[in-house]
Amino acid sequence: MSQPQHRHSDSGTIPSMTSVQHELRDNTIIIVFGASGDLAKKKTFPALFGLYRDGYLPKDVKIIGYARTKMEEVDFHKRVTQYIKNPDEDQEVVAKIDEFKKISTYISGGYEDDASFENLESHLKVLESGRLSKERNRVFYLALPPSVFIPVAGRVKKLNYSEDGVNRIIVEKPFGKDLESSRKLLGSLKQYWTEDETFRIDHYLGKEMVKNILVLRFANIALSAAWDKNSISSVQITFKEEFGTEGRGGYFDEFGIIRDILQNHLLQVLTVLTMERPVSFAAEDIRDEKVKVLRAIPPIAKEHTLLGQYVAANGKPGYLDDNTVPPNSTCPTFAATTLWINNPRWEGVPFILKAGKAMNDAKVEVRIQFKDVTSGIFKDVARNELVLRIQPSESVYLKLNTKMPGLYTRAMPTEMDLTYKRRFADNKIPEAYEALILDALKGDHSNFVRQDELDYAWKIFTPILHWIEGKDGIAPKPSPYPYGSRGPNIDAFVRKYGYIRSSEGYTWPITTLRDLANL
Ligand SMILES: NC(=O)C1=CN([C@@H]2O[C@H](COP(=O)(O)OP(=O)(O)OC[C@H]3O[C@@H](n4cnc5c(N)ncnc54)[C@H](OP(=O)(O)O)[C@@H]3O)[C@@H](O)[C@H]2O)C=CC1
Ligand SMILES: O=C1O[C@H](COP(=O)(O)O)[C@@H](O)[C@H](O)[C@H]1O
Repeated sequence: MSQPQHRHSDSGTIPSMTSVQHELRDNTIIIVFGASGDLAKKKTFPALFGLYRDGYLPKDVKIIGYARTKMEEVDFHKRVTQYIKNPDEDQEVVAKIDEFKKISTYISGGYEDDASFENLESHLKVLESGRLSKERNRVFYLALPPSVFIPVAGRVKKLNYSEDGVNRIIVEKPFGKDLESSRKLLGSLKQYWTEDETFRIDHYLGKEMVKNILVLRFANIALSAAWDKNSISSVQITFKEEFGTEGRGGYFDEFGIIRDILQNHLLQVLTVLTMERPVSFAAEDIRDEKVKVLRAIPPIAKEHTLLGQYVAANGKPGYLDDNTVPPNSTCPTFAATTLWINNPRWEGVPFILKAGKAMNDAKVEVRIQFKDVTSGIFKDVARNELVLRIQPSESVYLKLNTKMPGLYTRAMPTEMDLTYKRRFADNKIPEAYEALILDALKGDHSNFVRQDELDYAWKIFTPILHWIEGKDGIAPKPSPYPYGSRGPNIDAFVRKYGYIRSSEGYTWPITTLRDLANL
């Protein structure tokens, strides 16, 4: 079987990023636990295929899917290749999918009995027996619910750990439900796996535009100079999904929108946006700076939090209409919360994190609103705003005032627009999971979450989570908002923190396909 040409992908432009890690280039098996699940099917396997197709997986790599479900290999292959984008694009892609199936095998087994892991070990040995080198590298990817993290992590260490190579374990959020449970979970994981071997995924750190933040900030003196309380009035980080929790209501109700999105994805974006310049792009330098900024954020106060829960509208069901959700659940499906960073750079600047399911739109963006210009020569001139559109249709645009062309001097709002699909039409934007799996193979922790980062993240959110769950008294009732709306009274909420919504006289740039269709 032909293998793609292998690429060892140091970018060349940011040398310190990959200088000290051990990149797995060959003799490697990737084992995906929970291979029958949603994440494996939608993200992990399509990403593994993308890397395989483009020649980024180690030479002679083998992939094992593992789960309890009994499945024929042919069904497993069908399942894990169904989300590959454009599978029939051309003959080359069709052939690559065939090759990918040949290197991927499936094993069914339990998560809590040694015999299953012994069986896995025998399979690993068979796959490794054909290798000329004695080196045996193993990457264990846990696409599993947290309830089985520890039984699996412990058994893998006991029964499948390679003594003749590198071992790595990749784990997915949620890492606990609050500070105490997170410490317990991570403490147990630490018994078996060192920090160096552990890769905690927050897939937002793999998104192209999130990775772009450090470059935008630190490679542009014009932006660096304005990146503080002297120029910035407020920052909003927004996540919106157009669909509700349909089908995941049981899982979601236990966690809620704050644990699902704010405490991890949005907080990670915030730290990258606000940290000081790291000494280098090495993982520990970056993560040290992230930790410093997290330590400067006091716990969120309930007075600065708005909670919502969607109700039936526009022919769509409400959250409570899902029969996997408890009938009187007060679980928030929308939350907006404001926090502050107590350090000299950011003192007094409100950071508003907002996330909601079943909203009017699907988008994730950062909106940095600058202060007013000194009054005197202009009347009612709009504020500058820098927008980083993380998805969909990645773009960066800066709303700025310009002279309206003509014989009179009048300022009008317009923008400098870097829409990726226009500017980088020929560049493929990697999927977050492709970027992160490749980083894990390279041993680069820069875009993974360190244990102390998590600890500080939970310290910020734990008091508000306990209040929401009624641990301090009666659980607050979230405000209802119609399915497909902008959330409950959100404009009034952001106005409290000084945000001025510019609408009149401003034409929004075309960043999405929907915008294009509306032209
Ligand atoms: N789905 C997504 O988009 C995202 C998921 N994640 C995280 O990734 C992990 C996996 O997610 P996802 O694939 O959606 O989860 P699933 O609920 O689909 O679970 C994955 C697999 O684990 C096994 N499993 C499920 N429940 C249990 C249980 N109670 N005890 C033992 N095994 C169980 C099942 O396999 P079998 O029964 O065949 O063994 C299932 O196919 C989770 O931690 C999730 O929070 C993170 C980001 C996004
Ligand atoms: O972690 C999660 O993320 C997804 C959203 O991911 P995205 O890459 O599509 O933005 C969210 O739907 C899910 O509820 C959450 O668990």
